[in-house]
Amino acid sequence: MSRAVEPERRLLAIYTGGTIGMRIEGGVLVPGRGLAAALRTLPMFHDEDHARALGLPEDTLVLPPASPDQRVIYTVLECQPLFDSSDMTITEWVQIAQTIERHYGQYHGFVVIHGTDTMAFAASVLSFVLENLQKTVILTGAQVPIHALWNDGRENLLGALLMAGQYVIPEVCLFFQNQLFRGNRVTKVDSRRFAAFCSPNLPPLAVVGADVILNRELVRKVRGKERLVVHSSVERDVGLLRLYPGIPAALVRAFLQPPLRGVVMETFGCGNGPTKPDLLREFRAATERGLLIVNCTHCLQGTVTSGYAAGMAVAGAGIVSGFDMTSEAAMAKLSYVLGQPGLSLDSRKQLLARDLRGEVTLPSGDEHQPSLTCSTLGRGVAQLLSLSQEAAAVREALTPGLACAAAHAGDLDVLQALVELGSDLSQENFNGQTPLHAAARGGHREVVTMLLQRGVGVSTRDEDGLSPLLLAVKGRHQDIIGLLRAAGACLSPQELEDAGTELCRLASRADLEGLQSWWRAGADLACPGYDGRSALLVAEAAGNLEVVTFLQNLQGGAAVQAPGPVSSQSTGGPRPWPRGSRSLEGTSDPSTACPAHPAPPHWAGGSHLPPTSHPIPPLRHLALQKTLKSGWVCSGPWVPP
Ligand SMILES: NC(=O)C[C@H](N)C(=O)O
Repeated sequence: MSRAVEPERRLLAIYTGGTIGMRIEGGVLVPGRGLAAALRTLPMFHDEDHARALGLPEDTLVLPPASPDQRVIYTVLECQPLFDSSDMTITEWVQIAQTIERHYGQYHGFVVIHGTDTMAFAASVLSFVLENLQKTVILTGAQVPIHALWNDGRENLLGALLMAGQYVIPEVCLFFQNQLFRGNRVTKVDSRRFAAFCSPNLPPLAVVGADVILNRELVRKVRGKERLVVHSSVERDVGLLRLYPGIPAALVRAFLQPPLRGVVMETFGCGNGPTKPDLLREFRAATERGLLIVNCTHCLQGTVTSGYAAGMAVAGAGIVSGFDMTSEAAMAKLSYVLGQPGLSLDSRKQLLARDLRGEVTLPSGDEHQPSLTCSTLGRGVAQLLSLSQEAAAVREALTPGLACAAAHAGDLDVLQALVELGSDLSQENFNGQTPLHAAARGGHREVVTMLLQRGVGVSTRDEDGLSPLLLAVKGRHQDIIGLLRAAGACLSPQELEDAGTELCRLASRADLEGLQSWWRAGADLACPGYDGRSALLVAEAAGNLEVVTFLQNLQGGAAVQAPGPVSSQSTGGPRPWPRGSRSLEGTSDPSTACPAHPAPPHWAGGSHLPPTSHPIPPLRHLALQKTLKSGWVCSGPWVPP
C-alpha cells in the first residue's frame, strides 16, 4: 500500500445497481438509473468549474480537491440492466472482472458500486478471478438510497472514491462505514444498520476518521510486474450446505448429487459435525466420487481446528479444512479452483489448502510468514547487531524501526533482546512514532505495560501530531487506554479539535464502543460537532437508544465528565471538563504535558460504565430456512459496460 503521487488520478466507477441508486416504485425499492446525473448535482461529488475547465465528458466527474496537489477524476459506467444484487450471480461478477480488464490500462483504480446483499460474494469472487492485481479495486454500496436525506451512500461512495484515488492498494477491497476491508474477508451482518459488514477474522486494512489509519502490513504486496490475469473460467456448480442438529443422511445425499462439483459445508464450532455413521458414509461417498467439500465453521469468528473427535470424523470423510474462511470466500475459492483446467483432484485440494489471495489464516507451521512475531528473524537481527563494535552505528539506525515493528507485532521477545543490547525503546522511527505508538495501535497490552514500566514517555506525538493514546482510541483498545491514562496520557487540544464531529458520527452509527473509547480517553462527550449538535442530539435524532441511554446515564451520574483530564494546555476547541471535586495528585510521569489525574472511582473499577449492548457485531443468522442454499445460478443475459 502506498500513497498515490499522480496529480490526476483517474478511476472507473462501475455501477451495477443496489440500494445506493434505488428509487421507490409502487411502494418498493427498485434499481434506479442515472446515478452519474445525481452525483453531478452534489458538490461533494463533482466540481463543475474544474470539469468544464478540463472539458470532461458527461459521464466523467471530478471530485473537489482532497489535497491541493491531487484531483480524482472518475467515469461512471452504468450497467444494463441494473440489479438488485440478490439477482446477481458469478456470471455477472466475472463480467465485472472482464470490464476491469478491458479498462485496466486507462485507469488508476476501480470502484464497483454494488448492492449489499451479495457484495461479500462479489468481492470474494473478484479477488480470485483477478490475479496479479496491481491497482485498487473497491466495492461499495449503501443501506439507504443516496437520494434519501439521511443515507449512508454518499459517505460510502465518497470514501471508496477517495481511498481508490489517493492510495495504491493492490487488492479487491470493500469500503463501508469508514472501514476498508479485504473483500474476501467480509460478510454482511446487518440488514438495517449502516455498519452492515464485518471482517471477523482480519482487521480492516484502513479505518477512516479524522485521519486515515492504514494497516500497511496487512495489505498484500505486489509481486514483480506480472500482467493482470482474469480467470473467466469458473465453476458454477458449487453449493452451500449448513449442518444442523439431526440433519438426515437422506437429505445430505440428495444435496450432494451431481452436477454439484464443490460444496462449502458450514459445520458447528471448531468444524465439528454429527458422527452418525450413515451421515459420514454420505460424505465419504461424495468425496470419493470427486466432490470437493470445504469445511467452514458457521460461527462468525474463529477457525476450523482438529481438536475434536467430531471434527476429525468429518475430516476423515475426505473433507478439506477451510480454516477461518468465510463461506462466501470458500464458495468463490471453490469456483476458482474447480474452474482451473487440467488439474488433478489432489492438486485442486492442495490449491484449496493454500492462502491464494489473503482469504485465509493458515495455522502457524502451515505457512512461514517472515514476521517479527516468529521471533527468529527479530532475534537474528538482534544477534547480528551485537557481533562487533562497528555494528553500533548500524544498530543505532535500525533500532527505532525494528523496535516499532516488534511492538506493533506484540513481540515482547524481540523488544527484550533489544533492551539487552542497550537499545533505547523510546526512540522515534522515520515518521516520529515510538514503540509505544505501535503497541497502542496494535492493542498489545503486555508490550504497553512493559514499555510503561521502562518509563517511556507517554506524550510523544508522531509527525502527524498523534499520541499513543489517540491511536489506542482509534483502535478501541479500552484496556490500553486505561493503562495510558493511568500513566498520565492526555489527548492534546489538536487531537481534540475534531472530536465533536467524530463523536456525532459514532453516535449516528450507534457505535457505543467508539464513544466509550473517547470517553475513557478523557474527551468531552458533550462536545459539539461541526454543525453545533452534540452526540446525544444526533443519537436521539437517529433513534439509537443504546447510545442515548449511555450518554444520558453519563450525564445523570455526572460521569459524562471525562474519566481524566484533557490537556491543561487546552484552549479554545473543545471545552474542558469541569474538574469538580477530583483530586489532582502527582503524576507518575513527570515528562507528560498534563498532570496525571487518578481515574475517578466510577471509572477506575470499570464498574460504572453504563449498561451497554455488546459491541461485537451480531451473530450470523441462524434461521433454519437458510440451511440449504443453492449454488451459483446463471441468470438472464447481462450487458456489461
Ligand atoms: N442495501 C442493498 O443494496 C440491498 C439490495 N437488496 C441489494 O443488494 O441490491
